[in-house]
Amino acid sequence: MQQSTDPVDVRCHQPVVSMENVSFLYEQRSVIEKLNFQVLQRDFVGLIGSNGAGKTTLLRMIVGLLKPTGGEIRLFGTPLTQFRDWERIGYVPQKNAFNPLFPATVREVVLSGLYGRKKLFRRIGQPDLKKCEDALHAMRIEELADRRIGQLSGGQQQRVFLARALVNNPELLILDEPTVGIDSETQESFFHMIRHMHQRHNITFLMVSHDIEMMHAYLGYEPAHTNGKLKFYVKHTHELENCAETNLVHSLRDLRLGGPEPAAAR
Ligand SMILES: Nc1ncnc2c1ncn2[C@@H]1O[C@H](COP(=O)(O)OP(=O)(O)OP(=O)(O)O)[C@@H](O)[C@H]1O
Repeated sequence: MQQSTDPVDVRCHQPVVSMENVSFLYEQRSVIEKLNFQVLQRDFVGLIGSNGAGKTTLLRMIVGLLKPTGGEIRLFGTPLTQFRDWERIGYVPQKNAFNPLFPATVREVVLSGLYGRKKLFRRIGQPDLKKCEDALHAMRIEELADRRIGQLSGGQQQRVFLARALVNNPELLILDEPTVGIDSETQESFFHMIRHMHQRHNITFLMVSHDIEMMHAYLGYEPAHTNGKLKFYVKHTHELENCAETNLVHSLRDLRLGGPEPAAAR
């Protein structure tokens, strides 16, 4: 959390998200007031707070969907207003739900995660398809690839959104209650997977969760920072990557979620 003074550590202490005096008002009603907080490279930040505390509002500001009414947010050192490298960030919003008539297939939704905001009409090449297959494989939803997203269960749709967020092999994953609607066995595998990604693959996490037990088990019982009703729990890892390769194929190939039966069939 704190900027290290130890030169050995500086390499993995670069700020990924910096919030300086960030405030947000919905129609004169203050939701977040003067928040100062930094997410550093290799942090796993768990954000806990009661309903209405402003968690989703904060994440939406960080990914540029809402503009702070005060203060400044920087992503990888760049002011949000100038930030363009959105492929460095994977975001899974809360309560995704597709209209059953939405025509896109699972593969198309996952592939759309590759295009970013600036490459909407990019041609899809073989490497893109391979990345997509790896992300589908990691989330155990290959067999759903050609199904229409709107026709899947809530838990299956959630897996699709996670695959979409992973497809770019992002440096920062922002997850807003990612396991809501997912069965408990799959939730456990999911947490196992993200812990592995945090410890071995140099991915920084910012995650909202109401799963207090899981958050405490991994991040401890003492919040590193509080602001209003928002509590930030932080775990920083110094574990060296045990692999030279950090590309998506490598990162995801071995991360296939466990479980005795294909969860996608549930
Ligand atoms: N579009 C909006 N217009 C006005 N008020 C809003 C709007 N969206 C959210 N709010 C209010 O802002 C506050 C923070 O909402 P937010 O969704 O960020 O909370 P949260 O911490 O994510 O809650 P939850 O745990 O229920 O998801 C709430 O009081 C909510 O009612």
